[in-house]
Order: sequence, then structure tokens, then C-alpha cells
Amino acid sequence: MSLPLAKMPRAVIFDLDGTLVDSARDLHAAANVMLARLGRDRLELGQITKFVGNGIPKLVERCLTATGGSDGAVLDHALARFFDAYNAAPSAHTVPYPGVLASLDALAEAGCVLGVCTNKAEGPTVQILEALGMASKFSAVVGGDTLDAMKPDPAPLLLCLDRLNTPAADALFVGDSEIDAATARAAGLPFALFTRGYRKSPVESFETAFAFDEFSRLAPFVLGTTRAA
Ligand SMILES: O=C(O)COP(=O)(O)O
Ligand SMILES: [Mg+2]
Repeated sequence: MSLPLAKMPRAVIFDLDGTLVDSARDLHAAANVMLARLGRDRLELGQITKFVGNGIPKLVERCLTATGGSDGAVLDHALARFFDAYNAAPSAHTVPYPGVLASLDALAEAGCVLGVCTNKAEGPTVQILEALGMASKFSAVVGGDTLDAMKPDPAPLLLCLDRLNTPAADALFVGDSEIDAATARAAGLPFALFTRGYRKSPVESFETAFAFDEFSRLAPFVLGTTRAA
């Protein structure tokens, strides 16, 4: 389903993993370092990619469940090992999707304020945004450990809106997953789906204002110069 926006949003808030950046290879590398330290089997990139989206603690728990089981003590240890590896090089193989930087610039030039709302912890999120030359483009960054609650709870997205001084009705949330769609719905924002990220369900099952497979299509839609397909 596609619905044109009633008016140009003042704020555009983006998810990170699978939306602004393809980060799966660095998450995969850190997960396999963690698994090796625990004497567990490696996991494939495709498997780890399916575990992304509910935050790093959930990703680590899913890795443990897939390799022999997870209980509280091993989970804490595994999480620390994961962060040792991941925080040392969170952007070694992480790249923006094609057209992301130009799209952010086009939105900013048109007067939109930009934010990030991700379930990734704030530390590596900021490291990645800085390494990829994107940090200065965002006026607010909310991570998975900024509050006690994570997406799909609407609280992180509402905090991001608050930091951008923008009501939900005057904003758009752009994400790649079922979690992002549910978060936008709960927070009362229209949702745009980037279809080449890490979603698990078919595009048609999402309720979206807009679904796009190339970032060059986003700014024309937001600025109202293109009608939704
Ligand atoms: O699961 C994560 O760590 C982050 O995922 P997100 O950027 O898609 O919210
Ligand atoms: Mg995502």
C-alpha cells in the first residue's frame, strides 16, 4: 500500500542498520569472534543478518540459541565479548547504501531536520555515523541503550521527535523492518520502507506511505515532487 503524504514533513528520522547502512558484515565478524571465544561454531552471514533489528543483546542471544543454548551467565559474558570485538571496529566493512548521502543532503537543503532512531547501542552508532561522514547531518541520535525501552516501543522514536522539536504528525520515519513499521504506527508517524534492508516479510505486507528500493527516490517523494508508485 502507498499513500502520498499530506504535506512535506519537517523532520525525517531514519533507522540505521539495513536502512542508512549495510552493517551486516561487521555484525557477522563480531558475532563470530564472540562465538570463537566461547568455543562455539561459526554462523553464516545470512543467518546473522536475520538476527539484526532488536538490538545487540537480542542478536547475541539469538547467536547463542543457534549454537547450543543461552542462559543468563553465558549471555552476559557473550555480550561483553561481542562488544569488545564490535566496538573496536564497528565500521570496517559497513557502508552507506548507494545514494544515502546525496539523499540526506537533498532533504536538509529543502529544510528538513534529520534524526536517527536505531536499536543499535548509541556508542557504535555514533562511531559509524562519524566514520562514514554522516554524523553532522543529524540533529538527534537515539540508540537502543538511550532509554530502557527499544523499538517497537514508541518511546525512542518519541524521544527523537522531542529532540527535533517536531510533533509526530509533522515527521516521517524511514526504516527497513517490521519493527520499524510497528514503531512508526505506535508513535503516530507515517512510515517509508527501504526494501533492500533486512526485512523478513514481503513488501506488500507492510503498511507504508512509501516503499523504495533506491535512495534517489526518497527525497523526491518527501519533497512532494513525485507521487508514490
Ligand atoms: O538490531 C540492532 O542492533 C539495530 O538495528 P536497527 O538499526 O535496524 O534498529
Ligand atoms: Mg533496521
